[in-house]
Amino acid sequence: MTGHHSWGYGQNDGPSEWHKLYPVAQGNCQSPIDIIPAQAIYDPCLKPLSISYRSGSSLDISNNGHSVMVDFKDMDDKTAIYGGPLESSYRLKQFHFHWGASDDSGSEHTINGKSFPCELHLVHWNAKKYMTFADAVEATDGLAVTGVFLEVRKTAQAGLQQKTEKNNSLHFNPTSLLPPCLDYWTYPGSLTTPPLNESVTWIVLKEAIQISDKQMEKFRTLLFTTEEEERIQMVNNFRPPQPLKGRVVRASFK
Ligand SMILES: NS(=O)(=O)c1cccc(F)c1F
Ligand SMILES: [Zn+2]
Repeated sequence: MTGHHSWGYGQNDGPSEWHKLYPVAQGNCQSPIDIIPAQAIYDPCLKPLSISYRSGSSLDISNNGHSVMVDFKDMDDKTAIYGGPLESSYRLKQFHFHWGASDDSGSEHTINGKSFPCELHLVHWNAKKYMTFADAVEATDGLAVTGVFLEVRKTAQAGLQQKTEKNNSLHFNPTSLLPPCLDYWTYPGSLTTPPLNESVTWIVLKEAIQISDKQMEKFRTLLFTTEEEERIQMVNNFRPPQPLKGRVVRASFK
């Protein structure tokens, strides 16, 4: 596990403490937020999302100490997103998840105050305008993150589910992680983990995808800690909703 930082999700290093090291935590464009659909503004000028995750060569899945992440070789625009609120195409860099200790919390964005058990973030960067991901992270139009809510498929007999499930391992390919309907909400925001840069155009999909309870349990077997340290389950690695501070959330759908 690489890049162990001085922040986390615990009592002493969690979201309420982050502002001490990262003052932008108290900025005007922080994420996540609570999305209130009735207050979102339908914008007919928003284009449909175009997502092409052609056989983008994914690198390995890794535990970075804060989440489970799949990195992509981002040398070309094979795996990219464009359209929607975006002025250019954005290249997929990585995707990762946030989840809870139980199904009643775990997502970062909420809808009318409702949390989902898990939230997938597909992180893209504006490679048309910036040379590197690091440069893009510093720019207000540098990143575009697609948020997808994950619901746990309630099955009568979970075991039965197990047999039909191709795999309950943590290997996903990004296309299978998208719902059929790409209706979304969009708003200007930030990384939801330090350094919390306000460089993200958020695109949160309205429709959730379903994963099995076995797959959800697999997330909860991961650890925040390294082999040498005392084991701490990787759960509740989510930042709570932040103040909207006058921002407008637009909807791509009526
Ligand atoms: N949770 S998050 O999608 O906002 C995120 C986290 C770390 C690095 C990022 F570039 C990023 F976008
Ligand atoms: Zn995230």
